[in-house]
Amino acid sequence: MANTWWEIQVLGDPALEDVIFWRLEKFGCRGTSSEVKGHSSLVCAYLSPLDANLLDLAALSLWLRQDALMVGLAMPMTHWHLIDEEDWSSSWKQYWQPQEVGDRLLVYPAWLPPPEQSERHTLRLDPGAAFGTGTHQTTQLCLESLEMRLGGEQEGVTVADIGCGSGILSIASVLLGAEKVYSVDIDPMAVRATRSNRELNKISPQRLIVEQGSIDRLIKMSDEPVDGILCNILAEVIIDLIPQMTAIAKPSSWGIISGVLLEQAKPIADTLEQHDWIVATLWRRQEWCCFNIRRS
Ligand SMILES: C[S@@+](CC[C@H](N)C(=O)[O-])C[C@H]1O[C@@H](n2cnc3c(N)ncnc32)[C@H](O)[C@@H]1O
Repeated sequence: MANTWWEIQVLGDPALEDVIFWRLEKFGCRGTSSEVKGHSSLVCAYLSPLDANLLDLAALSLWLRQDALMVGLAMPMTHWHLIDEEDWSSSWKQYWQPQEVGDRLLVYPAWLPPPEQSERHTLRLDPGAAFGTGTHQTTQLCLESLEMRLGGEQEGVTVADIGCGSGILSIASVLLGAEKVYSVDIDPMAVRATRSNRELNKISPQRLIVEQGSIDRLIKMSDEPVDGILCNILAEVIIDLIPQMTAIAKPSSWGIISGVLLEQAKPIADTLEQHDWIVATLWRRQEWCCFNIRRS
């Protein structure tokens, strides 16, 4: 992992520079530098991919915009990219270890020999370049919520996973008893990762159907509304998806929605309620939260 870093670039008003440095340092960045770019200042900082993933970086971008608003300056633009990605794609694997999540799941790296015996459902995973190792707070909140929803007396439960990433939530749904799961992601790498993780977990393609696209694709894939909807994406995206979720919901459907920072919870809750969802519980872990919602 030593050669691989997120390079985070923040372009903003020079008067904001100290605040940007403070925020980047608080986020855990190292090796910050700055240079003048026209009338702006470009601050660069570096961070290990082990310490932040795409959701965390999106949160950082939001906090930087909020910091600028607080001091009455123009909002900065934040970009990030991985440097030395080739090495990263394999070297991070040595740091990722099996992890128990909730009461019933064990998330297990694909390249380790599977445990001979476990009381937990072993979810084997190679996320490749897709999001979803189970280490992020939002994924964990979703998995723990799923445990509460699945595995009881119900039979024939169908689930839709919007933004499936590595397929972790879809596969967990099957392991916990869902009869059929429909999964979509706009990223072709995520679709590939979900398909190969499906195989790794010996789940049939008829039971976990995955295609590239978003909720519009999902509406076409499932002949009927589903029992449960999973969506762990960014708040800005979720707000746009909520109105379309009605098309795949039944009067008894439930949903698990995450990828939302605590300060973004209110607009999400308001939008859910406007579209006839009841917010049953709101779980939080550090700065992230997860909505458990139901139709009735
Ligand atoms: C935070 S990851 C979640 C991955 C996995 N479900 C988990 O919980 O760990 C969000 C995923 O949503 C996908 N995504 C983003 N916008 C989307 C959209 N409008 N429709 C479907 N997928 C989307 C991204 O490509 C990414 O794989």
